[in-house]
Amino acid sequence: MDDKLIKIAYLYEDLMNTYGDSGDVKILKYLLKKEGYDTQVDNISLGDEFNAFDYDFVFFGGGQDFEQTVVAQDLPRHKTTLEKYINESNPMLCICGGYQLLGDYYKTNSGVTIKGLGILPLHTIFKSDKRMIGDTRYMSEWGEVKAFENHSGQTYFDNTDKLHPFGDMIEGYGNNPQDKVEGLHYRNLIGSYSHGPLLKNTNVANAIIKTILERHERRLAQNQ
Ligand SMILES: NC(=O)CC[C@H](N)C(=O)O
Repeated sequence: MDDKLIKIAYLYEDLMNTYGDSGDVKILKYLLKKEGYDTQVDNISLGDEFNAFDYDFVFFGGGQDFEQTVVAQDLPRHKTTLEKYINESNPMLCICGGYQLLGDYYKTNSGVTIKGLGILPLHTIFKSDKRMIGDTRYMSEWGEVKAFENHSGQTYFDNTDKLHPFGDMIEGYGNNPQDKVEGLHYRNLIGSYSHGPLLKNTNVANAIIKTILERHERRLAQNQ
């Protein structure tokens, strides 16, 4: 195994990439290069085999309702590997539509319920009161984050002992109009509604890089 090669799995890169979310992966590549690491990004698309434990980082970007419907049909094949990977505190970032699909379900504005993986006890529903569009600003454990959001799904945690938000809103909506919080931080998984891309916030990018390099060290040790 190449000890200077970081392997990133991009789940459904061809379908889940709204508002330039692939910029998150490009920023990680750039920052990792500065640390002396090359990066291999594998697009895991419809029908592809996938073992999360072959990777140092998993990325799942945002998608519109139609793409989410298509992806949701293929995704259950990967539930076991992703659930284990996440619960063993390996690093993953999910944006918007990807974040929604890790929960139990997303009920869209057309009344269709898209079944999620059910790894995280949360659900997302369309409510006719508003589409959440605009700039966001919130305080995360790594400092202030600036981004933008554009979603109609409102996300609610079903187990607030287990799930904690990624940030406290200063501006914008985040998970939903009531809770005044943004995203989710569970072990080393970040779920977020932030586009922009999120990792232009280098405080967040650097914190994620740290978890990626720790994961890489563990993977190297296991493969020796
Ligand atoms: N940008 C996105 O990923 C949108 C997610 C979802 N389709 C929603 O509108 O809530």
